[in-house]
Amino acid sequence: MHQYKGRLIVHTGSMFSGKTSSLEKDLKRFSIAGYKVCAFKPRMDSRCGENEIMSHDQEATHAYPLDTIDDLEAMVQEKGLDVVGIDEIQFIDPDPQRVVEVLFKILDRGITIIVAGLDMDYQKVPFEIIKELMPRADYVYKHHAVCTCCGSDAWVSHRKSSKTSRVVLGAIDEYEPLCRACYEKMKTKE
Ligand SMILES: Nc1ncnc2c1ncn2[C@@H]1O[C@H](COP(=O)(O)OP(=O)(O)O)[C@@H](O)[C@H]1O
Ligand SMILES: Cc1cn([C@H]2C[C@H](O)[C@@H](COP(=O)(O)O)O2)c(=O)[nH]c1=O
Ligand SMILES: [Zn+2]
Repeated sequence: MHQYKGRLIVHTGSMFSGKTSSLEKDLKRFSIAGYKVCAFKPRMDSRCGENEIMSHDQEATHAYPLDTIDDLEAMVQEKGLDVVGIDEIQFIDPDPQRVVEVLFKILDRGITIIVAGLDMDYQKVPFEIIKELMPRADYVYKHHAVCTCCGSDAWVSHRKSSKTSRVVLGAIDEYEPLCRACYEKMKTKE
């Protein structure tokens, strides 16, 4: 039992690609296998309840909100966890180096960490924390949504509104997954 120790698993891709669903599925499987698991999320992600993560399929999992990555270390210790899941890792802390430091401290204690997060923002700029975690991870899964224009694999999350700040929470009201060709076409039209 409990052979799976200290691994870093990254689920990444555009919005609607299945990152949260994959995180939830992994946590469920580890829980069935007898590991003590817990999910976490950034407190600022207020799209669903404060104490849950929710996929676009409305599948909810209990989760503790974090104000900063430093809160995670203490909670993991206090709860005696074997497996930690973190959704929306790109919003967990503004300092990616600090996130890496804390995550690897936890991994080095034999705790497995599964993260889900966007690879790129709406302007196709990579999120820094994903750039830091992908090469360091044991397993990286790049997921793909369906391009809402042409039906091929989506590549990026297109923002439908004219809001320009990097962080604008939302779902299908605000974003649509597009392949590279459809995204570039859309950008020339805008
Ligand atoms: N264009 C799309 N392509 C793929 N899935 C979509 C699309 N639009 C809505 N969905 C729904 O989104 C679900 C994935 O949601 P979720 O796991 O929350 O993704 P993510 O965390 O990557 O945003 C799919 O199972 C599907 O039901
Ligand atoms: C592309 C992009 C997304 N966001 C926000 C929108 C959602 O609230 C989350 C992503 O959720 P998902 O589980 O991946 O569907 O991030 C943002 O703030 N800025 C962006 O550029
Ligand atoms: Zn397309």
